[in-house]
Amino acid sequence: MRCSKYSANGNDFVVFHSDVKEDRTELAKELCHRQDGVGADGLIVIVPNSDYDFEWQFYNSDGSHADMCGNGSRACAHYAYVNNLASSSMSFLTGAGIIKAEVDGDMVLSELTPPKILEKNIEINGKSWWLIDTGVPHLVHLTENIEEFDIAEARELRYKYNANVNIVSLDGKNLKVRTYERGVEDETLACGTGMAACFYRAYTEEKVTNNIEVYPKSGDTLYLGMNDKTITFRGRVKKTFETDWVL
Ligand SMILES: N[C@H](CCC[C@H](N)C(=O)O)C(=O)O
Repeated sequence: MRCSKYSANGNDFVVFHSDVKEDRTELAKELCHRQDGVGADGLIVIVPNSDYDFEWQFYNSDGSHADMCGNGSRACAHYAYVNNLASSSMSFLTGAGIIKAEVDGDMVLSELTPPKILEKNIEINGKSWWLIDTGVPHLVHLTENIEEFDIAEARELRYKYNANVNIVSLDGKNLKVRTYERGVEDETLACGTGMAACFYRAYTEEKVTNNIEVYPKSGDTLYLGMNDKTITFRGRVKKTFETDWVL
C-alpha cells in the first residue's frame, strides 16, 4: 500500500488510501509518534465515496478525530492527484463538509467551508478573543507582538473552549499567525484553519483587505482570500517521503 509523508508549510501528515473505512485511532497515534513512529501532526486516510471523488478520515497526532484540517486538505489533494485517485480539480467529503481543491504542481488551493463567528470579544487576562469555526473551532486574539505567545495560557484556553488557539499580528498589509493546535497539544509550524480564522477576523474588522499573504510560525507564505462566503487557502505542499508499505 502506498504511504506518503507530506509537509504543508511545516504542518506534517502521513497520508495513505484504503478501500476500508475503519477506526484508525490507534494507528494514528502509532504513526504520528515523533520517536516511535513516522512522526507527524496528523494522519489522513483517503477512502472511497459514491458521491464525491473520495472521503477522508483525519486524525490528530494524539489519535483524536477532527472534522477538518486546512493544511491536511492541501496535502491530501496533492496525494490524490499524483496517485490517480482524482483529477487536478476535485471535491471530497470531510467531517466539516465538502472541500473543493485544485492542484497545480506543488501549489494546492483548498476552498474551506464557510466560516462562522461563534462568539466575539471573550475578554480574558486583558486579551480579547473571537471564537471562529473554519471547519474546526479556533480562538483568535489580535496582538501587537507575535513573539509573545503564552503556550501555557493557550493550553488552558484550548481545554476551556475545546478549540485551537491562535494569536495574529499585522505585518504590513499581511498577517503573521501562531497556533496552539488541539490534538497535537503544542504549537505547530502552521495551521491552515487557524490562519483562515485569523484572516477572517482581521478581514471582518477591516484591518486587512481581501487576498493577502499569511505567514505561520514556519515563515512560509500562504495566500488567503474571501470568495463570496468561503475562504480560499493556497500554498505549496511537499511530499517528503514515500513507501510501498505493507500494513
Ligand atoms: N488540530 C485541529 C485539526 C487540524 C487543524 C490544522 N492542522 C489545520 O491545518 O487546519 C483540531 O483538532 O481542531
